[in-house]
Amino acid sequence: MNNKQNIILIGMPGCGKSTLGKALAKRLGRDFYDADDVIVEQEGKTIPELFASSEDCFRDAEVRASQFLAHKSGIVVACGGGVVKRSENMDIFKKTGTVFFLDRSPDDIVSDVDVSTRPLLKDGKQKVYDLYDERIDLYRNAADYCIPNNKPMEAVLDDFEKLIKEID
Ligand SMILES: Nc1ncnc2c1ncn2[C@@H]1O[C@H](COP(=O)(O)OP(=O)(O)O)[C@@H](O)[C@H]1O
Ligand SMILES: O=C(O)C1=C[C@@H](OP(=O)(O)O)[C@@H](O)[C@H](O)C1
Ligand SMILES: [Mg+2]
Repeated sequence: MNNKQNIILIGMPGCGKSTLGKALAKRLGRDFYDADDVIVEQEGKTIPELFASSEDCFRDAEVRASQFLAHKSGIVVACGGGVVKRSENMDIFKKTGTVFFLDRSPDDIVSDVDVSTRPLLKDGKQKVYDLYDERIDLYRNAADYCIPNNKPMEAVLDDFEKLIKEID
């Protein structure tokens, strides 16, 4: 894969985008950005504060962060889980990046994610299953490639790195 092309990770909250994205960037010697951190920095507000205004307010900020990130080159980006809810985000990222769907089962997600600290999951574990059903088609349709996250992280990173090296 062209090393200027950005690597964009999408998937459910708790699927491992931030953790695996950071580790992948390290392996590839690329810069890593967590889109949620960029939003907090650009807006000067926390994610719960933005959601407290409205989800739309957070989603507007997410579009601004997507635009900022897509102007960079050769980076790895962990998106927020809901980035696919606005199709313009995917159009923005695809101009300079390849989109990878990190597919982790809702059962694995609920087994180790602290739902109380994530605004959208604050109502409990059932929300993970509801979101998965709501979004699975959006993730599959937005993705250029799917990476199953169903084994130890180092093994998933090996698969990811191999795929990156294989594709043009
Ligand atoms: N393959 C895996 N094996 C074990 N734990 C994992 C795996 N993938 C993700 N996790 C864990 O799941 C949690 C959520 O990951 P995180 O990177 O915060 O997800 P996201 O950014 O997609 O919301 C973290 O504690 C992470 O270590
Ligand atoms: O799924 C979502 O709509 C969201 C996921 C979060 O990111 P993670 O996927 O990193 O948890 C964060 O962007 C925000 O709370 C909204
Ligand atoms: Mg994250």
